[in-house]
Amino acid sequence: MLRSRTKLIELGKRQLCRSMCKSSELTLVEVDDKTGIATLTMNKPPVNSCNLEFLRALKSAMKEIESNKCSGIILTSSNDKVFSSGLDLNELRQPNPERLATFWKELQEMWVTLYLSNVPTAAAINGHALAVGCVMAAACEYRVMLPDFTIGIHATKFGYVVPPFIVNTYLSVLPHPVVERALLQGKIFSTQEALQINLIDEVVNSKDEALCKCADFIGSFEQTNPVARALTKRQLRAPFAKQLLEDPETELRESLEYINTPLFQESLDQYLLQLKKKNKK
Ligand SMILES: CCCCCC/C=C\CC(=O)SCCNC(=O)CCNC(=O)[C@H](O)C(C)(C)COP(=O)(O)OP(=O)(O)OC[C@H]1O[C@@H](n2cnc3c(N)ncnc32)[C@H](O)[C@@H]1OP(=O)(O)O
Repeated sequence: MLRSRTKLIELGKRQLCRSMCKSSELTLVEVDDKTGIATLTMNKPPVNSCNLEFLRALKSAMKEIESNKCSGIILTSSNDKVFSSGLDLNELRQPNPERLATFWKELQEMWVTLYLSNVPTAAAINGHALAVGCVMAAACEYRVMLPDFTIGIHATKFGYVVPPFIVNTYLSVLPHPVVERALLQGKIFSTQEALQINLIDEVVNSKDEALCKCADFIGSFEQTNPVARALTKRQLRAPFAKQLLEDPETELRESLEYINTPLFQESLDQYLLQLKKKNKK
């Protein structure tokens, strides 16, 4: 009787996995039948830059994973050179006001969903993780990275003022003086440098190894009560998310005002030109 019930549960889980895999072209979710760990693969070619649709897909995949009572989330990329190149800069350039507001709200909501996720979160960083790409990795509880890539928030280098929730993501991983220097310099770290400052937890040589390390990390909570774990995590992280949870409108208004300034738009134009030029060389 017990065995057949277990079989039914297993079957149910498999069906759940299949239905979740269909959730979006931009994200792929695979659930391990044995561990219940969901691997959420970012799949927006060419470089997982976050536009409105991608942010929406990420948020809804994370919510779906949580509501299906998976045991944890591993965030990774289908591109073997780029984890994520951060925000899609085209969303910020001469923006349509309504789309920009929706885009920024989605960014806020995706961040809150990941940062305060009820389940353990781990990033298998199998490529460059820049700006919001780094923020997504840092919002996870554990990070493992492959060698010879880069990670960091270089916003100040190209004229962006870093919003408080992004500062707070760094502050929940790194000590204040390290955050201050990194953000003010717009520092991009190599894998090895990131390990030295504890921005990442481990370096591994392959994506498979990264996924295994993340699964081990999530497995380390097997003996804890999931509700107690989730509430304790929320308690620890709430001070960093407080501003965005209590008053997202102010952050939204300030960001939109700043994005629309000629100063910001001019530096964005220059930066995008540089990006394109690099590819023509
Ligand atoms: C209040 C507002 C301020 C908010 C401040 C918050 C802080 C950060 C927000 C962000 O996340 S801004 C995003 C910053 N990201 C970057 O600067 C990354 C730039 N990209 C790169 O350095 C490289 O593309 C890469 C990620 C290292 C990958 O290099 P690779 O050689 O593999 O690929 P490329 O040929 O360079 O790129 C392919 C293609 O994609 C375009 N592209 C790359 N990144 C972006 C992006 N973030 N947004 C839009 N488009 C991007 C790149 O130009 C290429 O296009 P084509 O030339 O092929 O048309």
